[in-house]
Amino acid sequence: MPVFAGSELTCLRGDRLVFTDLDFSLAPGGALVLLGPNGSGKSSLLRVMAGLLKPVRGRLSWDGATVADDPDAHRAKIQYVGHLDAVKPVLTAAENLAFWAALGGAADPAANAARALDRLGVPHIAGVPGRYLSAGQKRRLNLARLLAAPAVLWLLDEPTVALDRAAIALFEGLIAEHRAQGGMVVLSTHTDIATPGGAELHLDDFTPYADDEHPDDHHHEGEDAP
Ligand SMILES: Nc1ncnc2c1ncn2[C@@H]1O[C@H](COP(=O)(O)OP(=O)(O)OP(=O)(O)O)[C@@H](O)[C@H]1O
Repeated sequence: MPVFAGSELTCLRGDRLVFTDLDFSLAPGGALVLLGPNGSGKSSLLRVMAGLLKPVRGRLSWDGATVADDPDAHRAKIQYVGHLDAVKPVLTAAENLAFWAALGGAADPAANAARALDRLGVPHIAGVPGRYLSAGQKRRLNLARLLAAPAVLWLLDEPTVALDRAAIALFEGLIAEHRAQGGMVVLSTHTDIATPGGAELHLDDFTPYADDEHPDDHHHEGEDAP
């Protein structure tokens, strides 16, 4: 089973340097929790890992092989669940899920969809159109994608937002199961999500300067005071 790693990653959004010289490494069964205040770059790093955002510097690799050399192979290994939900409002929950399962190459997308809704504790929403689902039901549906269209690396942006306690506990169980089978998880969060033995990455350790502090604002030694 391969190791997923990033080295010297530097990310620019607009004209703002979000993080710089960031390294990480994730072995089979591993979990990495991204922490940091609003705007510190957690979502940006997840998008970089998913190949949705190109870092201005640095590289991602699987067992040393550069991701950028074979983006299709990378896409086949990941399942990215962003914090904006991707539920299509006119399709039912089951149809939404079957659509993702089919994209993931499932032999029987409808069966995968039904099984995943069961595991997420929401079989009763199968026939409900996306537009009628509650926030928590939508989130469960997005997370059900991880089961309906399996991938070795889960990239999850604030996965527990809108989930009730029972769903959070259930979701922690799914992560543990995935890791026990050699799967890997990277997730961002502002709350506690149990990932025993997982590593933490604090994004503000890689932020060049805080929001209210720009290097140009500093007076350096030897400069004349105004
Ligand atoms: N499309 C964009 N264009 C320009 N700047 C952006 C864009 N998206 C994000 N940013 C900026 O990049 C920085 C990092 O944002 P990001 O969403 O990665 O942070 P975050 O740690 O996930 O924040 P939160 O905890 O609020 O979700 C912020 O300063 C944000 O304003």
